[in-house]
Amino acid sequence: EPAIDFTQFFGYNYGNPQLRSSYDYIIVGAGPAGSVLAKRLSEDPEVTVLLLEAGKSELPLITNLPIVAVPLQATEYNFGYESEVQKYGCQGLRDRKCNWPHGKGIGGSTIINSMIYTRGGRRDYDDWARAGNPGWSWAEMLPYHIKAERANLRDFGGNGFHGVNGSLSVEDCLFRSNIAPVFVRAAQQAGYRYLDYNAGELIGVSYLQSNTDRGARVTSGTAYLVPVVSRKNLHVLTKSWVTKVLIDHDSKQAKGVKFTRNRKVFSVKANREVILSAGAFESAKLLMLSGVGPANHLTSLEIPVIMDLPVGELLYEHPAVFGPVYLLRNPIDNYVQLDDNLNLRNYLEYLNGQGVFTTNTVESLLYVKTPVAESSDPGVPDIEIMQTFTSMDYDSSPASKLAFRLTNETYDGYFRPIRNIRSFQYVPILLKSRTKGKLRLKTRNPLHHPRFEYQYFEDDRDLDALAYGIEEAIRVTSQPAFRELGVELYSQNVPGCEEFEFNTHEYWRCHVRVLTATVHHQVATCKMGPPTDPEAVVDARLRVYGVGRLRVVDIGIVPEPPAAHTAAVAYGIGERAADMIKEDYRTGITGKQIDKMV
Ligand SMILES: Cc1cc2nc3c(=O)[nH]c(=O)nc-3n(C[C@H](O)[C@H](O)[C@H](O)COP(=O)(O)OP(=O)(O)OC[C@H]3O[C@@H](n4cnc5c(N)ncnc54)[C@H](O)[C@@H]3O)c2cc1C
Repeated sequence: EPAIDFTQFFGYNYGNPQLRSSYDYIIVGAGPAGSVLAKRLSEDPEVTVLLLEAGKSELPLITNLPIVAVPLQATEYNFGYESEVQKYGCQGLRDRKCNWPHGKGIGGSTIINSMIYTRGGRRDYDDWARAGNPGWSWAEMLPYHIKAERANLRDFGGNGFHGVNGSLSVEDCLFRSNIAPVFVRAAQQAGYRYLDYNAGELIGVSYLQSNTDRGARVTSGTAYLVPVVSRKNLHVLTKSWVTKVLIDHDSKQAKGVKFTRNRKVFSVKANREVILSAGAFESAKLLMLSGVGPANHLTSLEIPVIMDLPVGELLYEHPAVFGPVYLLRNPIDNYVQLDDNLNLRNYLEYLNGQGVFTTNTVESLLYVKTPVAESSDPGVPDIEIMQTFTSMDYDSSPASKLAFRLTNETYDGYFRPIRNIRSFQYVPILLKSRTKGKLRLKTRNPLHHPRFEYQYFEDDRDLDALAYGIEEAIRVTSQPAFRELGVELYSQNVPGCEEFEFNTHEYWRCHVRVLTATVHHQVATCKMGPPTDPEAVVDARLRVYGVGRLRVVDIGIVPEPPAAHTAAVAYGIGERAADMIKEDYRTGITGKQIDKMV
């Protein structure tokens, strides 16, 4: 803990309420899903809501600046998780591990994320519904995405798929280098449609839609909580770490939670429900610490079992790769070195909602389908190619190196030689990873990190898919549009892949293993599914099976990897769940226990 808490002076003020002994709803975690719930459930002034958040509030002077997204990972706004030692991926990274950052503070991961706004395709949601989760189809979820949104989009704002009255600002990223329009044109020359990837169909290309407001980062706190802090029936408590859900052993009903704040322990009762919105890792961890999880695992840690459920038995991630990298020998702008761009002029531009400080470096997205895609549906992409306006050599400070765990050997051998050359890179992301992992408790101490049993590329087809993604990025960049700009594929072998001939499929497979990137979209640790699904932890109304008055409402309920960056999905889940929770109370089924049939 730093000696001075700057958020006391410069942070958003969410109030300092006097804790009551009970509230109607207790929500754990102020990420996107939890923030939406807090706002929606407290709309009725008769209903009392407590939102408990382990981290601090945002520091707008810093956290609002999109360009510092990566350095923010080095702050206490990040839980700082890391993967286990990897056998197949992350080979050019420190200790052969990938970092798994996760936001801690009001806003959850939206304090430190890249602000990319993608909802996923219609088929993602239709698959959830088809798997036995009524209420989650695209047609049923679209109104909630629209409800959440306050969009300001030049080309797509009026297409019927965007909202203008919601809390969450969505806008065209205000910064575009000269590379972005060329990439979008080249992708069209390569056969892709220019489309709105937030309108159901994905295969195609488009510019970045981002959760910024006139160029400043929007967190779930600034979007959803700041406007309602004066509500008397909503108490928001920061620096409050929930250590256990209190569940009555006999009735199997959640009664409240225990949490620590300023080194004191508190218990607070929930009159109606406890809702876990602590994210894909921490909700699963809290359930297990409270006796809800795989019986043999809990027993091995001497945690009394209240309900045997497959919590943490499933964990998906979206693996990615840094590269290919392109060089621009002719000057097109002055974005060669970040150091040269850190100046007052750019800051003043940012205050005006313009310029390089308003970007997280991603400019456009292309959704493609590779030959190894699992789905036979031509509308389901398995790769998203992010086009960024720089490559990793842009930032010569330690920030990017640390955030991505690049070893000196990797950085010096691959990125350092092009430090003074204008370059840009692609980051292909595998959307439909076949590799599955697990999340376990390391110990019974609630403050300890969980253990991740996840090996990138355990399923070899995941490597192939990313190599195809790279090859598709190269095909797009060889189109006439790029020729006008004069770009050149950076043809240095990454250290560790010297034995392969550059630009062959085998070389790119090796490149993926060495320069593995990861985009922090972990899902399915508290999988949603019907009572007959052996992997399900919550039902389609997000009630924890076998335990009354307890729900999980966050990204961890998503049953399979979505074709989306996951923040928009989490906001949508929050909006959908808020209506379900209100409905269940109206119809008198709150607290009803749902049993599994397997
Ligand atoms: C570095 C990074 C970049 C990303 N980039 C993007 C992007 O560009 N676009 C995108 O769509 N998605 C992105 N994501 C993913 C996206 O931000 C998350 O999927 C999303 O925030 C998940 O929302 P959530 O509601 O599940 O909860 P989270 O955002 O995980 O928030 C959970 C909250 O609960 C709190 N909490 C946890 N445990 C406890 C406890 N025991 N007691 C009290 N509070 C607790 C945490 O402090 C946190 O504030 C990124 C994520 C990261 C980490």
